[in-house]
Amino acid sequence: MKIAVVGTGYVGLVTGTCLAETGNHVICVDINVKKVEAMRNGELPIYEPGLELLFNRNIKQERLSFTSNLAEAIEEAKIIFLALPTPPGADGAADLSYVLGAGKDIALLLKEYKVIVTKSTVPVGTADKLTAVLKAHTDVEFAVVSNPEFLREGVAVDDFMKPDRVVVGTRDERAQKLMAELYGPYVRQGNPIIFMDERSSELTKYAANSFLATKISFMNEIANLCELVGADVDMVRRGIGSDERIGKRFLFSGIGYGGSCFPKDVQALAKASEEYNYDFKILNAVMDVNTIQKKVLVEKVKQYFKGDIKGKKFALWGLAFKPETDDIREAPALYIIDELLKEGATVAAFDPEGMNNVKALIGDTITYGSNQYDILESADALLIVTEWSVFRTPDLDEVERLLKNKVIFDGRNLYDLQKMIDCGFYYNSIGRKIVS
Ligand SMILES: NC(=O)c1ccc[n+]([C@@H]2O[C@H](COP(=O)([O-])OP(=O)(O)OC[C@H]3O[C@@H](n4cnc5c(N)ncnc54)[C@H](O)[C@@H]3O)[C@@H](O)[C@H]2O)c1
Ligand SMILES: O=c1ccn([C@@H]2O[C@H](COP(=O)(O)OP(=O)(O)O[C@H]3O[C@H](CO)[C@@H](O)[C@H](O)[C@H]3O)[C@@H](O)[C@H]2O)c(=O)[nH]1
Repeated sequence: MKIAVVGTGYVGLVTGTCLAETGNHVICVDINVKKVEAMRNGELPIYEPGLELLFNRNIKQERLSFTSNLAEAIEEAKIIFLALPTPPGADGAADLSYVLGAGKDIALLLKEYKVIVTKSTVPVGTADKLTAVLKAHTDVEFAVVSNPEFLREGVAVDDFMKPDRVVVGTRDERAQKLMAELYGPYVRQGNPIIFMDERSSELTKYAANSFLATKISFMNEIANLCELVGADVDMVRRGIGSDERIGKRFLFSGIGYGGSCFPKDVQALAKASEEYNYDFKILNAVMDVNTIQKKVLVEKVKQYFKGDIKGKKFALWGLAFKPETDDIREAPALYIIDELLKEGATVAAFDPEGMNNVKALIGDTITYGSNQYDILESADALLIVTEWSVFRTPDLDEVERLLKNKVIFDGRNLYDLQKMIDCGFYYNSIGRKIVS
């Protein structure tokens, strides 16, 4: 099938590449001309495990191409995916200007029936708004479909190729048939396409992200309580996670959720609820807990150094908001760096993929290592911020040799407490007892 994908961020690139992989012909369009030029030369603009191979293979086999010309991209496409940003506006509600603006541009170019699909995360009622914008600018028939994307960065290819489910919101029968044909190769028994109306589909996406964020904030509160009552959050997690009704996943306490989705989507759902005069109390608590949790590690540091960290040097392992990505959007590391610098401390950081993005954002306000060890030299403490696998099994003798003090603050609970006792480190993690 011929497909157009509008927007080549994470979602557009994964969608376009994975749809090409099953034999579709995909043209991706982006307004960023430089990015289009680079992609035409085989440069993948994001770090995502497994994507580069598929990206290059499909370009080579002429199933995947790039343009900055919308007319060229959609001319022969039966389905047009919108994978455009929906950032928070000044009031926290999702900014729909990219999606609705593209709707108008597409309407002006329509010559025959096409299916226009929102892959972007958009609030309830957006399909209706998009339909109205299109109708105002064309008499040609079309269908607007809501098809939220549930991929996680770092495992995005697997999530797209083998989804838990595909949600398709449309009451247009022609569009339902086309979407069923398109997603046929990706869905399996037990992992179905779930057809529903547009509004339910739009809400499903926000409900999924908000529920997961709620699980995380809940576990972060349990962790804080563990510290007060002398319990171990890892034990509690294992104890409750074995109950199938609760499930083992997304119960890891840490330094708050980040990334390009949870913070913005939880806020947008709370805001959208307000517009319907509904006070979504749980979501407000989830956000409050997350704001506090992002500061937990720095609070622990300040407490250890008796409130005075001016002139101290801190080494950070991890900058990306999670492992296996170079994405630093709403990364807890940025909040931690900001707090440490504000207190007059200096920061040296290492991240396997995220350093260039941080450099572009905050430049040389911190220093960057060429490996995880060189930043430890004469640092007053090590802070573990992102759980990259290279940080899981460090050479502790080397850590001890380089650090000024044998002090580790771990925001991701990577190490066994007994091991840290045996090695003689002061080790302060989340929701567990402090060892020294
Ligand atoms: N990043 C994720 O993991 C993820 C997962 C699921 C859903 N989502 C949702 O998908 C949407 C896109 O997210 P993203 O992270 O891929 O965005 P992004 O910001 O990384 O990329 C958006 C791209 O769209 C391009 N663009 C902007 N206006 C354009 C226009 N008029 N025409 C063509 N291209 C245009 C930009 O140049 C950019 O390349 C958001 O609504 C997001 O909430 C994101
Ligand atoms: O037990 C956990 C799991 C995650 N996190 C944090 O939660 C954030 C988000 O993690 P994750 O969900 O793995 O990353 P994303 O790539 O942002 O994916 C989420 O956001 C996407 C965009 O909407 C959705 O498509 C995905 O389904 C949804 O998982 C990160 O800061 C993680 O560190 C925790 O603190 N504890």
